[in-house]
Amino acid sequence: MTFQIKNLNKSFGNKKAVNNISIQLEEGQILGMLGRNGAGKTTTIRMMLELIPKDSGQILWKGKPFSKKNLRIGYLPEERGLYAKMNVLDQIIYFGMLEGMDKKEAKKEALIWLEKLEISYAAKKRTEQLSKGNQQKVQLITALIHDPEFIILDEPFSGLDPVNADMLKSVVKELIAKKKTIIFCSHQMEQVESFCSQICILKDGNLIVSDQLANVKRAYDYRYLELETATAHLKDYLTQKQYDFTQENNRYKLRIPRSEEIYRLIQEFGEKFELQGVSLKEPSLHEIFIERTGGDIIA
Ligand SMILES: Nc1ncnc2c1ncn2[C@@H]1O[C@H](COP(=O)(O)OP(=O)(O)OP(=O)(O)O)[C@@H](O)[C@H]1O
Repeated sequence: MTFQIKNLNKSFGNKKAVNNISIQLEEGQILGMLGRNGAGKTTTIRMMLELIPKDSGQILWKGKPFSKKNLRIGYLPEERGLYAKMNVLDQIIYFGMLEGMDKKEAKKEALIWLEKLEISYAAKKRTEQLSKGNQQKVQLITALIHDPEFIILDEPFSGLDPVNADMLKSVVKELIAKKKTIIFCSHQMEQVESFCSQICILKDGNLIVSDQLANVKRAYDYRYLELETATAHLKDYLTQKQYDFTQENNRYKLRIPRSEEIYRLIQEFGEKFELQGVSLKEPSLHEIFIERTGGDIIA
């Protein structure tokens, strides 16, 4: 494995923030790192970036310590860290130079990125004059300007409107196509699901899931059967038979144990009710996350 976290630990006083976690990732893969607030994601990232010392464990890249000395790392932090009074272009150049670029190269790349993210007009503005979403784009550019091999994106979509979110999605897709190795932290499950083939879930500092997304789905004990009908009786029938279901207008979503013979069920419903639509769905990452990390299922 190219990237390895081995038996990583961190406590703050009596609080075990990261408890003996091990994660592996191949070069060119994207890992979705999930967990409720306080699960230990940021602490793990901070240890990776050597911003805080680890208590014990190893973080390796190609067998060597994971460190800026051994590879180019790009980091988009959850809490933004830009200089409010500095103008946008100078700011990006400054961050590029901190990553070892010379000034001319940093300026050239900065202008390309500003154009690409449609904020060239803001190059000479003070950063504080930009909207929150546009400051987020500047922060993204500072994370990517030096063409990092390993990229950590912590809540990259927060504060972006739908148009800017789409722009960022295409940037992430480009990074994936360029075979960058990426850790993607987000509470937005649909995005994690659309980008990440591999996921890990942290809970109270423990790693409770770490696998290919497809395997995680297969290991989930339930599937979902969606039925669409204009017949009002279906609700009574499902209630009477104690099915676990939710209803939205004339659509019903049933949570069915994987062991259940699903085609027999479909036949049963089809014979009893006039169905306009039937579909069988694997659980979404959202459903798996809620079940694994605690909380009620929100269909
Ligand atoms: N510097 C610190 N001092 C004391 N406790 C800390 C410190 N940093 C983190 N913690 C605690 O460690 C635990 C893990 O926090 P962490 O920030 O890693 O969670 P997270 O998964 O990133 O959460 P979020 O999704 O809210 O960003 C929490 O209980 C937090 O309060």
